Amino acid sequence: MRLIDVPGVGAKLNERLAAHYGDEDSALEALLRGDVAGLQGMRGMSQRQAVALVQRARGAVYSVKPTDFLVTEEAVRIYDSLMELLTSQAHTDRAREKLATYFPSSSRNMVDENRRFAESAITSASLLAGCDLSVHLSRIKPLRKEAAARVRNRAVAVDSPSAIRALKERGVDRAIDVHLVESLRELRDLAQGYDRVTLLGGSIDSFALPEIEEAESDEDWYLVPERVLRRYQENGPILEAMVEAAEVLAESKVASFEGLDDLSERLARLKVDEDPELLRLDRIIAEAEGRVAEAVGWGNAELKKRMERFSLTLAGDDLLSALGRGGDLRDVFKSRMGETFNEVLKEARDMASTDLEMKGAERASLEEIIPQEVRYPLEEDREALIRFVQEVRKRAEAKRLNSLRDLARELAGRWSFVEALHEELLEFDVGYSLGTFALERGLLMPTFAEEGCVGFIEGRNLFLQDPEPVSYSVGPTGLVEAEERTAILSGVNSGGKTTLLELVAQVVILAHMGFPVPAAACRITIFDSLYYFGKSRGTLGAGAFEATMRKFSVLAGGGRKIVLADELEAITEPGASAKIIASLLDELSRGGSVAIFVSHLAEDVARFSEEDLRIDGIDALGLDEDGELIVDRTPVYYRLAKSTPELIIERLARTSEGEEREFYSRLLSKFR
Ligand SMILES: Nc1ncnc2c1ncn2[C@@H]1O[C@H](COP(=O)(O)OP(=O)(O)OP(=O)(O)O)[C@@H](O)[C@H]1O
Repeated sequence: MRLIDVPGVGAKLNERLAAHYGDEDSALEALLRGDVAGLQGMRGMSQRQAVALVQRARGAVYSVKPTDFLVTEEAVRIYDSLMELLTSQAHTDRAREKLATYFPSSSRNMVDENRRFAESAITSASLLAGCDLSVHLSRIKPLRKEAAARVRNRAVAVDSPSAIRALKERGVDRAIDVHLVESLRELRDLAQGYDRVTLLGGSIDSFALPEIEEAESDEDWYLVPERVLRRYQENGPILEAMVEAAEVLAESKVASFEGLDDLSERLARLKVDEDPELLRLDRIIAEAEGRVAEAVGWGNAELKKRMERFSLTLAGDDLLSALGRGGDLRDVFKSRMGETFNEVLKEARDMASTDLEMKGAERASLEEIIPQEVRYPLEEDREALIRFVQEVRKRAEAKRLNSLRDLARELAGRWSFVEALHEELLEFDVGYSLGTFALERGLLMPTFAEEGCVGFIEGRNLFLQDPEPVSYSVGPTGLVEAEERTAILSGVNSGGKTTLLELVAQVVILAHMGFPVPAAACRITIFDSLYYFGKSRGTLGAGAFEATMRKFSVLAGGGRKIVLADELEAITEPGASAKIIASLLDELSRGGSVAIFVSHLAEDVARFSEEDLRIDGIDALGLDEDGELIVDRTPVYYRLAKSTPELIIERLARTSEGEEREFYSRLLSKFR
């Protein structure tokens, strides 16, 4: 098959698709793989169009059209509602988009292929039952592309135009300033504008410039490690969810991922700010000024306290040397109080350094910041403090850059693994979402029969919250003895006839998609098409009647059909309706199709019918204590069930009083 063979792909779309995917073969492969997300990347391609295109391509492989099987609008409506239900429970956009590309068909091969997918999905989901995989998968969003943020305090200098071109081609200049420098002077000028400049190329000797570092590598992880890491940081929550999901899969032995441990360990290290040494340096930078001021304040208070208790006895010698030429009484005081100052200064420095967890050389710097002088009040040396903080900041930055580079070097080559893992997990969720849906709703794979039939035990209408299970069968399913292929379903009002008919449609549609059905057991034939005719409201005028009859004419064609019709009698007056229904059923029966018609005219229809027609009924068993109908929603075979208006009248009689009650009672006696 070629791309152009996909129905709806004309020369123009063929060309656009080939351009989008590189060539025609890749485009066709993408369609068959169900790449709805990729298709939406094309201008003017909506999700709906993308899904339809994928469906047409898939169908073409099996020579079916996606619109072939569901003939009537109401059949399509039931399919749409089923898909909404299924996709609303998918964990990821990928699963939502891809599940939407499945459609019912009459192709046994297509059904079988889908069944293999669904069966393995259910197996995986049951192996994973009880894990919180769904929570992790729900957090896996599309990976975000590199953000625009750039590094501003560093720059890269290169010594040749060709090197700068190469860096620009790689997009390095989008993440950091890149400059061309041709002399030591230019390099020195450049260094003034940045905290650090990395020099690439060996033609300039930067030895004399401490702010310049010669590049050890020209790769991104070295020049701008932030660029490598940002991808990981930006996608942090997604990557975490991916690792957690992959770990659950690996633990349950559903899948294994080589290199996963490595990735998760490195992702943990992405939080570089949690490096204790860096945290310590950052705290010194942020708090040094305050802590030093506190220590000095404490020192002054302490000195004051001690001085108040201090008394000084001067010896005659001291007095003589103070009063002598060049003598100074302050020196005498200094020497006598030196020890007290020493003690207080030491304690003040210890206080600051302990608070800030300072080490070796940092402690030594405090001697400059809180100088060893006998002077009151004590004062810190502001310049020394600023120098110290700058020096610590430089150290912190160098350390941060080194650890960024270490990590970036390790992660640089891992992005393709991340992308592959992301893709694998999203693809896994397509089946997993289907599998969990099937398990949660107790769905089961139907078995296939050759002769036209559909039947199930304990079927549950998926559109109801808490449905009562219902069993029903038409045709030779082997589930019950009644094997007629056409049946009229009669029964009490609100007995559940429409709900059952809709359930049959759900079973037929899901089975023809190769998906499991809501029943405890199910046997069905592969039909060519499904017709669903909903209940029409009120008697139709001549024009509308004509249009409706035209709709039924589609039933005349060949092929094995399954036809579900709800109270067709409303289309015209009862006598004529019964004749029309009878002949439609006869027509279908002769053509080997299967039909279930809900009707209150069962007796008349049977009278006009020439074929083997069965009448089944949903019976009302009476009224409960609250006057509500008690109904057995599973039809009884070969039973004409009346609509039992007498039960409604009985309820009215029970719930009314006085004259009204007497009126209902008189009416009721006519039925007894
Ligand atoms: N199997 C079921 N489990 C739970 N509720 C059901 C079931 N079948 C029908 N019901 C509920 O009973 C009500 C009547 O159902 P439904 O419309 O299918 O009856 P009906 O026989 O088609 O009625 P009518 O003859 O008036 O058209 C609905 O509210 C429906 O949700």
